[in-house]
Amino acid sequence: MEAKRLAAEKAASYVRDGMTVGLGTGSTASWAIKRLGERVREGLSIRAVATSVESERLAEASGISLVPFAEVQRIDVTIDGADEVDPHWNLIKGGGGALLREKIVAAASGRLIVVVDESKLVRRLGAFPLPVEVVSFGHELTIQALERLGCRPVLRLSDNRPFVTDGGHYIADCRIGAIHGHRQLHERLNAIPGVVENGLFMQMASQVIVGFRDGTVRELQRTQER
Ligand SMILES: O=C[C@H](O)[C@H](O)[C@H](O)COP(=O)(O)O
Repeated sequence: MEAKRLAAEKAASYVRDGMTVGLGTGSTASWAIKRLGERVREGLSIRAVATSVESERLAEASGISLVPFAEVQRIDVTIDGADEVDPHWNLIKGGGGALLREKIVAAASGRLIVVVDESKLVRRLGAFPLPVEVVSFGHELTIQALERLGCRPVLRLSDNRPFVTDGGHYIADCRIGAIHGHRQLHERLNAIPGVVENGLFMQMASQVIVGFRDGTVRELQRTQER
């Protein structure tokens, strides 16, 4: 928890007056929201958009002004967590079910700062099941199509019912194992009717900040993709 907090607070220190900020979702991103709330109380002037209802509530409780997406031309910086980060800064996201809004916000952001603890660093993505957001209508068929791709999907449950995202969709967690060919996988997944989006974030991160158990924080250097 301390490592997550340190990484998130470092990211929050990059936010400047006048910025429009994207607020991520999850236990790590929530530390950034809390720190930004403190900075707002100290006089920082920002406006923000949130990637989930949960983060919206935390932002409101922290005193951060939220603006409707319709009023946002550009998001200067977004701070968000990840479930896995590889050496090329490809990410798996969506462990908390917020991948769709997170991807929309990340794609509209000038900078995406990813904040994680060291447990999220992997040589190759895929040990963490890849979340795939699917529409509830016909989800059984969509899940069969995911199975045919070799994805080994499992419908995410919450209290024995399908977990429902903020967008009203379901999540299939795909136990793929080591992922090779991210781009092709991404395209194949999103080409299935009923798939809304998947949790692979490629070439979206601008910066990765990692908190370590020993209390240090490091900004990663990206390994060039070949
Ligand atoms: O849907 C959730 C998000 O992608 C989170 O940012 C991700 O799951 C990491 O969450 P945490 O910081 O709680 O490990």
